[in-house]
Amino acid sequence: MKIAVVGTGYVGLVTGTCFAETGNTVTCVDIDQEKVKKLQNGKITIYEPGLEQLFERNLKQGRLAFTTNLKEGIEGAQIIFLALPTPPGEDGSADLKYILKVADDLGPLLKDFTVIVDKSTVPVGTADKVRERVAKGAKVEFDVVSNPEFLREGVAVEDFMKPDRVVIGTNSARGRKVMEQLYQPFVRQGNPIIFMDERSAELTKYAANAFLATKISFMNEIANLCESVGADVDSVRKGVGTDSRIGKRFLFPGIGYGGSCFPKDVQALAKSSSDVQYDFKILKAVMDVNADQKTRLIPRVKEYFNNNLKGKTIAVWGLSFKPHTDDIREAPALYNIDLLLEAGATVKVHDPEGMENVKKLVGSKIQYCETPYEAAEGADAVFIATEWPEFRTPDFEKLSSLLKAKVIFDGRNLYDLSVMKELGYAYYSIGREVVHG
Ligand SMILES: NC(=O)c1ccc[n+]([C@@H]2O[C@H](COP(=O)([O-])OP(=O)(O)OC[C@H]3O[C@@H](n4cnc5c(N)ncnc54)[C@H](O)[C@@H]3O)[C@@H](O)[C@H]2O)c1
Ligand SMILES: O=c1ccn([C@@H]2O[C@H](COP(=O)(O)OP(=O)(O)O[C@H]3O[C@H](CO)[C@@H](O)[C@H](O)[C@H]3O)[C@@H](O)[C@H]2O)c(=O)[nH]1
Repeated sequence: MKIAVVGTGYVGLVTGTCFAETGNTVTCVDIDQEKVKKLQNGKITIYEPGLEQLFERNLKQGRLAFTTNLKEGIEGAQIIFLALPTPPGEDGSADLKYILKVADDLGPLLKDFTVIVDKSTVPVGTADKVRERVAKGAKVEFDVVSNPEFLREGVAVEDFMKPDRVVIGTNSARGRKVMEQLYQPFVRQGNPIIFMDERSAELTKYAANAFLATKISFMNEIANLCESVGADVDSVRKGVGTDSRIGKRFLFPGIGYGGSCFPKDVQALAKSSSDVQYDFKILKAVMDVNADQKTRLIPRVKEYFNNNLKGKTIAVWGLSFKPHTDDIREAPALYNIDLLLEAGATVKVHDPEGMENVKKLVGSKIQYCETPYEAAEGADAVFIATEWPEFRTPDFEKLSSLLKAKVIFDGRNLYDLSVMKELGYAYYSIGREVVHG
């Protein structure tokens, strides 16, 4: 099939590349000229394990192309995916201006029956709005289908190629048939395409993200309670996670959830609910808990240094909002760095992939280091914000020799308490006993 993907950010690039990989001809459109030029020249614009190889192969074989020209990009396409941003507006609702602008532009450009697919995360009713906008300029028939995306950054290719499920919201038999054909190669036996109406599909995406965020905030509260009552959150997590009704995943406490999705989507669902006079109480608590949790370790840091961080150097390990991505959107690390700087500390950082993006945002207020050890050299403490695998088993002997004192604040519970005790570290983590060193 011939496919166009409008918006070549995270989701657009993964969607376009994976559809090309299954034999379709894909043109990705973006208004960012620099991004498109890079992609045309074979340079991938995001760090995502496994994507580069697929991108290069499909580009070389002519199944994948990039353009800034919408008219050219959608020429002959049977399906047009909208993978455009839906950032939070001032009131917390999802801002639809990017989607609706493209919907306006698309109408007059359609030449034949086309299926327009909302891939972005959009509030209930957006498919109707897109349909209205496209219809204003269209002279041919078209369908608007909701097809929310559930991929996780860091494992996006795997998630896209082998999805747990594909959700497709449409009331049109014609739209359904086209989508069914397109997704056939991705749906493993038992992992179905779930068809439903558009509104239910739109809400399914928010419900999934909000539920996962709730799971995390719930576990973070359990962790905080563990600290007060002398329980160990790792044991509690294992104890509850083995109940198959609860499940083991997304129960890891830490310094909160971040990223480009959970924070904005939970907020947008709360706003959509209040717009229809529904008071979604749980969501408010989920957001409150996360706001506090992100900087949960800062009072411990201050307390440890007798409320005086002036002259102290903190090595922050991890900047991206989670491992295996260079994405720093809503990364808990950034909130903590701000507070450390505000308190007068010098901050040295290392992240395997996220440093370039942080440099653009934060500049020279912090020192960027090539390795975690370089960050630790001469530092008064290590602060772990992201659980990159390389931080899990450091050379503790080397680390101890580089640090001024053996102190770790761990926002991701990477180390065994017994190991920390044996090594003589002062070790503060989440929901576990404090090791005094
Ligand atoms: N990032 C994720 O992991 C993820 C996963 C599932 C769903 N989503 C949802 O998918 C949507 C896109 O997210 P993303 O992370 O890919 O966003 P992104 O910001 O990485 O990319 C969006 C792209 O759209 C481009 N764009 C803006 N206006 C345009 C226009 N008029 N024409 C063409 N291109 C235009 C931007 O230049 C940018 O490259 C959002 O609704 C998001 O909530 C994201
Ligand atoms: O047990 C856990 C699991 C995750 N997190 C944090 O939660 C955030 C989000 O993690 P994850 O869900 O793995 O990353 P995303 O790439 O943001 O993916 C989420 O958001 C996407 C965009 O909507 C959806 O498509 C995915 O299904 C959904 O998992 C990160 O800050 C993690 O550190 C925890 O704190 N504890």
